[in-house]
Amino acid sequence: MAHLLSTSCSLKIPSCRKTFFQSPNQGPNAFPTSFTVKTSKSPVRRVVLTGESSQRSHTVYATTTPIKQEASAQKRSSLHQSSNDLSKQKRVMVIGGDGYCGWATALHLSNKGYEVAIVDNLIRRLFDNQLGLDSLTPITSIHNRIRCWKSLTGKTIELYIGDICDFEFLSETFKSFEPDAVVHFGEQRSAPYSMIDRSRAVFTQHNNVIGTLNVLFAIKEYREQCHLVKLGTMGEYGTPNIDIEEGYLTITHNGRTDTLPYPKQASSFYHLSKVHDSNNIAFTCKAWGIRATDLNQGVVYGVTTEETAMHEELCNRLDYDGVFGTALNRFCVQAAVGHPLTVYGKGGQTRGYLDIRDTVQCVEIAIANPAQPGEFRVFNQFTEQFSVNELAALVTKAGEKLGLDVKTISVPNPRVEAEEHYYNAKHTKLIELGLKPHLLSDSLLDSLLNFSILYKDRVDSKQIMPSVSWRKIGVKPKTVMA
Ligand SMILES: O=c1ccn([C@@H]2O[C@H](COP(=O)(O)OP(=O)(O)O[C@H]3O[C@H](CS(=O)(=O)O)[C@@H](O)[C@H](O)[C@H]3O)[C@@H](O)[C@H]2O)c(=O)[nH]1
Repeated sequence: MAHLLSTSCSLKIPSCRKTFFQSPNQGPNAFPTSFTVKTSKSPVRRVVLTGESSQRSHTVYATTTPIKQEASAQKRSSLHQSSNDLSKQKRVMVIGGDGYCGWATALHLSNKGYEVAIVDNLIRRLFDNQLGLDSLTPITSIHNRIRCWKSLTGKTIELYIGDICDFEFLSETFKSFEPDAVVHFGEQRSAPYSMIDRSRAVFTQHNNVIGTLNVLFAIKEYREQCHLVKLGTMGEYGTPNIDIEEGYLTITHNGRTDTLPYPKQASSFYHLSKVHDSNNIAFTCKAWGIRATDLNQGVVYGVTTEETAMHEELCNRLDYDGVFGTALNRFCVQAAVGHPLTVYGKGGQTRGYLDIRDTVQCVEIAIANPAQPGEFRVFNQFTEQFSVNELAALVTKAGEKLGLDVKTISVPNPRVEAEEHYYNAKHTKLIELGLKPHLLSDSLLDSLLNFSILYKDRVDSKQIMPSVSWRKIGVKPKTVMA
């Protein structure tokens, strides 16, 4: 989005509440076999795909469909009784299951034998449409994705299209699906997006904080034992000049000792929204006995998982633009198209990173080892630390091996952040529970670069340079010039 401008044509923040979104490649009449049921409460569409696309049947559920629910409840209880395999007992709702981490996770859990439902309002696709961005990789609609998964594996992923900020919608999904665990990826996850203008800052915090609050209320009301696995961020901690612990810090002050939440110093309205979430979750664990795991995830890289590699229609998105693209993914795409690597400022910014194959593994580990009732558990979810300069050097070396001429430029930092700092974050809890990390290797860089080369004709170079300034954010709505 190199051309975000303040001009007369204002881009409105999605007023998506209670809206069912169409996927971009489907017209307004493109849900020929699905229906929206209005009950005395909100409309809920539950789409169950049951076979090859030509034979699919779409079943519509709402609170007033007890017969189907009874049948699925029976199926569930027999599963509970007949299997010692923990995964078979778990019904997992993946909120944000159409996004980068959510889609890969939904497939992985389905592959591992969990009963999966995706809840998503498809707003990530709308952001792209509004800002004129696109994934490097072509992605098909969520309906096609799920249909393809079903035809390849025989496994059903249920789909609920709607907005979790609409509590009635969320209630109906809870009552219909009855999750044992909720994985919550359904937030606006870009720091630059949250810093475009006032309306995006407000949208980000409202969407993220209220969405999570609604999930907490839904668990309390309908599924008290349900385990919340919430995607937090390493960015909640900022870059303190001491070691970062996993969620809590034991402090001795004036002769007294206590273990307290680790201090939070987030540096964007997005990262701050996660801090607010953490506080709300911690409080409800204490007050209501909710069981929750906050996965403070680092920066994710990569695109392929075992499951997304099974068919081109399962392909994940890969963002390279200045708003949603993250450091290592961006650098690989930049190298592939001959754009200099965009190191912001001095490049000493150090963060925790992980392969998307480890994201899906970590979530599964958290679900299989649930927090206790009332426990607010925090895991730092990353596998290695790198500075931006180190990443640029690694991509340069890997690119040269493929015959690419990779250059790096120092871009004036659009963010307000420390560019040289101490960074040492603990990340042992997931390893103790069995995480086997995929560390950043030459072969991963090689495959990410080759992926980028494969799709390089889809790259819009105008989207590469950063255009959102932490200092210049104002109240005037920013718009995009065509
Ligand atoms: O072209 C670029 C892009 C980024 N950076 C720098 O790389 C670092 C990481 O930036 P990023 O854009 O890769 O990641 P960030 O904005 O922090 O956010 C991403 O990573 C977070 C984890 S963490 O960074 O907070 O640990 C997640 O929460 C977010 O959802 C995800 O979008 C920053 O210091 C940034 O200034 C560059 O130097 N050049």
